[in-house]
Amino acid sequence: MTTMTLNAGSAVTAGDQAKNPAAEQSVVKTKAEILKTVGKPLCDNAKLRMRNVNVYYGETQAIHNVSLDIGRNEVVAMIGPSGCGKSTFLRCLNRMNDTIEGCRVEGDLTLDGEAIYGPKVDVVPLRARVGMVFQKPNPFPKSIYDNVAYGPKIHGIASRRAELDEIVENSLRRAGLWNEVKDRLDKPGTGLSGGQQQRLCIARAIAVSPEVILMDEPCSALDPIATARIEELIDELRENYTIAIVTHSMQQAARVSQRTAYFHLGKLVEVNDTETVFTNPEHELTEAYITGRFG
Ligand SMILES: Nc1ncnc2c1ncn2[C@@H]1O[C@H](COP(=O)(O)OP(=O)(O)OP(=O)(O)O)[C@@H](O)[C@H]1O
Repeated sequence: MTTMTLNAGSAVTAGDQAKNPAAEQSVVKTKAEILKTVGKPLCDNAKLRMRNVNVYYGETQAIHNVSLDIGRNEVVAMIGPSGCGKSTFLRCLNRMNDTIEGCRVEGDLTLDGEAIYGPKVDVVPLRARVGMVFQKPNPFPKSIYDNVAYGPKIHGIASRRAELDEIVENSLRRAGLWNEVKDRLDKPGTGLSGGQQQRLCIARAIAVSPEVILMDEPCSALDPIATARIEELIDELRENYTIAIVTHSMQQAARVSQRTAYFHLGKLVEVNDTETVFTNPEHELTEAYITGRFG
């Protein structure tokens, strides 16, 4: 028995807690209790459902038994100390971990009830449905226009110039970039500022009509003004998409998300309404992190 050993015991879900009320009454906390998930990991209108997810890099386990839903038109922020597994978990959702040698994902992960890791799943259309925006803006070495038109072309969404023009304009408008680039669509995407490049990458993700957008620290390379633009955009995008965002900024999590998930040593420790997490966290580890006592 211990009160603060962090790397032992296994996370359990809210359902497991309900099955074992006796454990709740114990005064002294067991290791398993310290690391169990508290709050609201599940939701009724889940777009993405993850159950008992374990991820390994070779022999090393990076994610331990995480269960979490992400609802339609919801922004879920994932926070936690460096190395706690936020990006690893995020990458499970569109199988980006498949590209990492030695990485193995276990568990039930579904998108609209369909298995993400099913044997017949083609990752190319999956990644169009579940788009991703990375930490560092990574426009293709192509024109602004072609950065956005490329996806719709290769996914067969549009081929005629007029259709592509419409998708490019709409995507750039929704990403809040159209007015800044409409007169230089033929110029290289790499010639834009960092904040503009990140909005271009968001336009590129939107252009293939995704249902979910995963964002891995999308503002970490941006100044406060560009960050504010992206945050406004996330709020607007929520009307049409499901969004999961990894961020090191607790202010950002508080501004953009409806629920916040706190990870610690590869375990999901707490997930709850964002306001609750930041004003009245249930778990002592969450409280220690958000008050700056570690991380
Ligand atoms: N490609 C990889 N090969 C081996 N181990 C990895 C790899 N990527 C991540 N890890 C390990 O998995 C664990 C979780 O890493 P991950 O990058 O998911 O954490 P994170 O919470 O996103 O960190 P950060 O906030 O620093 O980006 C860490 O121990 C990390 O060293």
